[in-house]
Amino acid sequence: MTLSETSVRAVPPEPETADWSGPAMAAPALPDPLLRISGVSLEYRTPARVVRATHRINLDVYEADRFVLLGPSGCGKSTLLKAVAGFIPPVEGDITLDGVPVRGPGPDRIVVFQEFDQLPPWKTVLQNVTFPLRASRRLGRREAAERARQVIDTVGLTPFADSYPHQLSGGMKQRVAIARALAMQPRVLLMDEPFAALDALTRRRMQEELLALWEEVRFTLLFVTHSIEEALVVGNRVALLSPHPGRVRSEINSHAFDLTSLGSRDFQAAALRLHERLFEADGSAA
Ligand SMILES: Nc1ncnc2c1ncn2[C@@H]1O[C@H](COP(=O)(O)OP(=O)(O)OP(=O)(O)O)[C@@H](O)[C@H]1O
Repeated sequence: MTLSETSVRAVPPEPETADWSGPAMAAPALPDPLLRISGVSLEYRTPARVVRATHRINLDVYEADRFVLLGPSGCGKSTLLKAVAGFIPPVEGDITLDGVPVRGPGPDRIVVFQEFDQLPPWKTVLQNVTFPLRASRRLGRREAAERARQVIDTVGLTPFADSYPHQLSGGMKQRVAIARALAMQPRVLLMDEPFAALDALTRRRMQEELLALWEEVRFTLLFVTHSIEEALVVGNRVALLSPHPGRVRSEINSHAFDLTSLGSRDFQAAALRLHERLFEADGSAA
């Protein structure tokens, strides 16, 4: 079996699956995956041609995973995320959430957009978090405000509930954006290269914020990036996709790493191996 033919199903790892998390231990019995992507191929059809974006992707995402899709530009990461969000139906295979096929967008999968500055600037933090709950008619006015306050408290922004977005730092705006999503009680948060446009320092701070928030809330995250370093820092599991059309080339467990690991020998070795895997087989650039 070549690497590109590897079908990946979480732990216990297949032979091609790398694990930089420390000494091997007996694999515990796994619960059912929260999100299952089975043999999923995705295509775009234009009048001139059919573009196959992903080819027979198999991935299992478990509750509270920080699951990263890593791969070169054009390998279909965003397309896969959109399919999980329910915007693009697979041409073959299935996507299930809690065992139920995904047939379209739903409040159980919420996309947190790249531009945290898209928070309506005329709404306070509380109003920003309350708004989607009211707009989707999920809760009455009082219940929505109550839920919003709880979530704002969870993300540590209670002292800023009445502040406006321009009065917050970038990291705090990210917290508001995530709080808006969490208030809807989704099963999975979807993030597509949320930090790609940021300078290196801000990007690091945002990663820090995201990880701190995950420590508090333990939400399930599906996160797209083409940065190896970011994948290792943000993810506890990383699926490496091959170039166009995207196939799962391999999967690694990366929960041993966080921002404090950045300069370490293990981190660098892991990054190097991922880098080699991205470039091996077809020689294309990440
Ligand atoms: N609307 C579209 N119509 C036709 N082809 C598309 C469309 N959107 C994306 N594609 C093609 O599908 C493939 C996968 O694109 P996708 O945006 O999912 O890749 P990606 O891995 O997210 O890339 P990047 O890291 O550059 O964002 C690419 O070949 C792209 O050209």
